[in-house]
Amino acid sequence: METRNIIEVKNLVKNYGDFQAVKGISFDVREGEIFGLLGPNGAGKSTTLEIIETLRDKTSGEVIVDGLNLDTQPEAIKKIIGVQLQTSGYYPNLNLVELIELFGGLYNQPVNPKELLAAFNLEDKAKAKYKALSGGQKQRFSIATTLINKPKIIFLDEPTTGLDPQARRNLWDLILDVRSKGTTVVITTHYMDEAEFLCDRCAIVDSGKIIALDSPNNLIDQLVDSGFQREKQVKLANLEDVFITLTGKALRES
Ligand SMILES: Nc1ncnc2c1ncn2[C@@H]1O[C@H](COP(=O)(O)OP(=O)(O)OP(=O)(O)O)[C@@H](O)[C@H]1O
Repeated sequence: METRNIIEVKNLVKNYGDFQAVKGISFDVREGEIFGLLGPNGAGKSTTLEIIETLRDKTSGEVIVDGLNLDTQPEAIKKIIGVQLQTSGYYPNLNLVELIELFGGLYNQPVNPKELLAAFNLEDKAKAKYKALSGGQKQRFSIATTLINKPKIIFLDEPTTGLDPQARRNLWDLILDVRSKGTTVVITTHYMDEAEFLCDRCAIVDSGKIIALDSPNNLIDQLVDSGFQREKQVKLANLEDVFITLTGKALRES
């Protein structure tokens, strides 16, 4: 059975003054998939995400989220999506449990802070303040907060940037877990190994345009079919394999 599209973007354009950051892109995200937006710095990934998240105005084009039109029903869209907050959104005097209770209140949603923290390996940090967390713990907390309003879709903008290999892999497992419970995930990343591991499909964006869109596997096969060959035979392991084998997969931060 064909899955339905939960996000439909058609001919999306965003101009910042004279500069066109998003140049008429179109793509669909299927319900229940992990969809990646990949591209170099300045490609227009965050701009595109922020428009879909209702946080930024578009110049033109159409965006439909779960059947809701961004132009006429932005408030309804806000209720069914989960967005990572900027760090400044975490009141410094509140601990993690209090922050989750606060957000639950703002969303008018019953929430069990202990359960949510446990799902993200943060149960030991229930009484800690956000600023006292390690980088990996901060990222896990910010992803946990996207789930408070029980959204159908979560948006993750570069969730593993700056994390050590153990923390990255741990976060990958948590993102797969979120998806396995039925939530659609839209993610941006600069790490191609991450996209290959996590994404069902990804769009490669360059200078405001989508230049390829398919599953990682199909994109790789298409490149190989075009005659591409790696210059050197790669080794059977890489430095990350060495690092993980020597230091183990367990998280170090707690
Ligand atoms: N508020 C703004 N005013 C003017 N130009 C902007 C604004 N926000 C973004 N831009 C420009 O639009 C382009 C796209 O930026 P955007 O942040 O969407 O790219 P990105 O793909 O998310 O990049 P990165 O990988 O660096 O996060 C860039 O050239 C950027 O300088």
